[in-house]
Amino acid sequence: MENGSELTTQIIDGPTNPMVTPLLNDLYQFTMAYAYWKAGKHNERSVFDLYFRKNPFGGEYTVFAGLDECIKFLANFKLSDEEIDYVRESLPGSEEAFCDYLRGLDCSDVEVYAIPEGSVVFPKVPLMRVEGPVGVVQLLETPFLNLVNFASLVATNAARHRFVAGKSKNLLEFGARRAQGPDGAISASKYCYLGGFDATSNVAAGKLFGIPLRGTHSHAFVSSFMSTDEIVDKVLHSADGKTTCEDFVSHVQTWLKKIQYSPSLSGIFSETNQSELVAFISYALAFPKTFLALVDTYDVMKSGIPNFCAVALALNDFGYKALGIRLDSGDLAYLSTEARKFFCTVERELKVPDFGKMVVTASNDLNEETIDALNKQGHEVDAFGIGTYLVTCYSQAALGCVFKLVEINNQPRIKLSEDVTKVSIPCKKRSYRLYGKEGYPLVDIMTGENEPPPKVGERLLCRHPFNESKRAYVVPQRVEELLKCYWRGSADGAREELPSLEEIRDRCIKQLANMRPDHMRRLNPTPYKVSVSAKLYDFIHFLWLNEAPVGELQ
Ligand SMILES: Nc1ncnc2c1ncn2[C@@H]1O[C@H](COP(=O)(O)OP(=O)(O)OP(=O)(O)O)[C@@H](O)[C@H]1O
Ligand SMILES: O=P(O)(O)OC[C@H]1O[C@H](OP(=O)(O)OP(=O)(O)O)[C@H](O)[C@@H]1O
Ligand SMILES: O=C(O)c1cccnc1
Ligand SMILES: [Mg+2]
Repeated sequence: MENGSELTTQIIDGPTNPMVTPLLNDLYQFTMAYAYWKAGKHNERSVFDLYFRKNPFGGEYTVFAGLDECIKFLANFKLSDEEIDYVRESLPGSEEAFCDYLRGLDCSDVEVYAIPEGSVVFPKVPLMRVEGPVGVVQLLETPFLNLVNFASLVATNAARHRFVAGKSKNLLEFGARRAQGPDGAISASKYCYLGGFDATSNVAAGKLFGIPLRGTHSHAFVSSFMSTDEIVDKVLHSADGKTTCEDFVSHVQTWLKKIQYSPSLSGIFSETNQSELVAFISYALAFPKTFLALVDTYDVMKSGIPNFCAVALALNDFGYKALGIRLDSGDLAYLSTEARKFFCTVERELKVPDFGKMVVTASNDLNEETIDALNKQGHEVDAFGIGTYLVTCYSQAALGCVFKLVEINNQPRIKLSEDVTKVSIPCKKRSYRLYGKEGYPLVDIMTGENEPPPKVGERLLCRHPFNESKRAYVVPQRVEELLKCYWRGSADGAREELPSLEEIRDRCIKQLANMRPDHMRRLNPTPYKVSVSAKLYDFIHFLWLNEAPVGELQ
């Protein structure tokens, strides 16, 4: 623990956000660190569990995220002289020698076992087990909780939006403008991708994490144009470079007339908004290969859609396939269906193959409920752009992960509470996921560290940690140990490599797909079972009785 010279062989980048330093902490972690040190306790070996108590959003599952940032933080944990001076000032009366202690502090004597990031996880089961000298591990509580709480909450929110939208839809995260500050935006983009989104509009997140970037344009672009005179360069070169259209504007206008007078479309619209048409043409000239238009600035069916089709058909003549439209207001079920009908009519009537397959993107205050409502009504949306409700986790503000001491100096510790759900599960533990005959996870079980692991095919009693009458025998068909070593400090031995965001996302998608459907449904989902071994059950209750004072009735 004196210095971290051994650590220099393990080079791990620091956390994404440079504000994540040992001072991103609650003052009480430093006051406790000082008091541990003063009591000569700071090097006592402690074990803390990081876990949450209730699944968010009224659901029965959570996606674990943020581990990679925790390990990056840990690997680079060091207080600078300036930071130490500030801590000293903040702890009036503290002794100078404490500063020497802080100066030598790193995580070379800390061990972290964790469930792999991107896993589906459940209440009470430790997501991370952090072991090390109590002085330093205490200083990890707040930063770890900060790094895991929002990450897991927003990843779960993303997974829930994916679940309701269905696998085939494109999900785009559009939240940067509405997120809770810069870190809220970057973290939301990262963890929504992890939770199963396809892309983000957040350019910084694209660059930092390699998340695919996607986007359309806004109403400002459409309403900024007023007349065709604004298009100075009307030339469009064909996709194969062999032909040139000298006046693309006229070409589009010819197509607009053709659509207007085509037998099946003639009644739908008359004059479209010409400034909108100019905006679409300008966008098409800028991006002929990926033309996409926001069609709801003036009137979707009477203007936006016909204008878009005219530009798309004109592009088609020169070998370009338009991508589609975005709808950002109105009844998205109705408008997407009408837009689809219009595209299919154009395909049929004007004999343009695949025109009916135009991508319809919808946005505007979307969330799980509105997507569910759209599904029930029937719609033709292919992609959802979701901002506010997704990134702010509008329907639940925090996950409520906690970090609790479960053992010190090999002595198990328990935190009691009037509220049984808040009683902590003592001991340094192992946890396992047991799979049933159909391949689904059946139950997670925690055991004491030295208990023999559950065996495939061997009947095992799984007990509810606090409710005596709730217990079940399980014969696992597969046993997966959940906690894996991600950090050993300078101790010898193998540890897990930090996977890429893409690998974490794959894990998340696969695990969600392998959950029994009744745990996943939105309405009244079945709780997944979380249990302890018979031995751990007995021990918890022994310790509970031991620590709880006996009342006296007067
Ligand atoms: N078919 C639908 N079923 C349920 N909800 C819908 C449907 N279509 C749209 N919504 C949702 O209804 C809300 C409509 O928002 P709002 O009342 O602000 O109207 P708007 O269409 O945005 O109007 P404006 O033209 O003023 O922008 C949005 O949250 C949107 O996602
Ligand atoms: O609706 P969200 O889920 O938050 O998604 C992002 C929103 O941001 C954009 O416009 P903005 O909301 O800034 O302007 P608008 O409401 O006038 O469309 C976009 O048009 C979406 O509506
Ligand atoms: O690209 C878009 O369409 C977009 C991006 C952010 C917010 N709203 C829309
Ligand atoms: Mg909006």
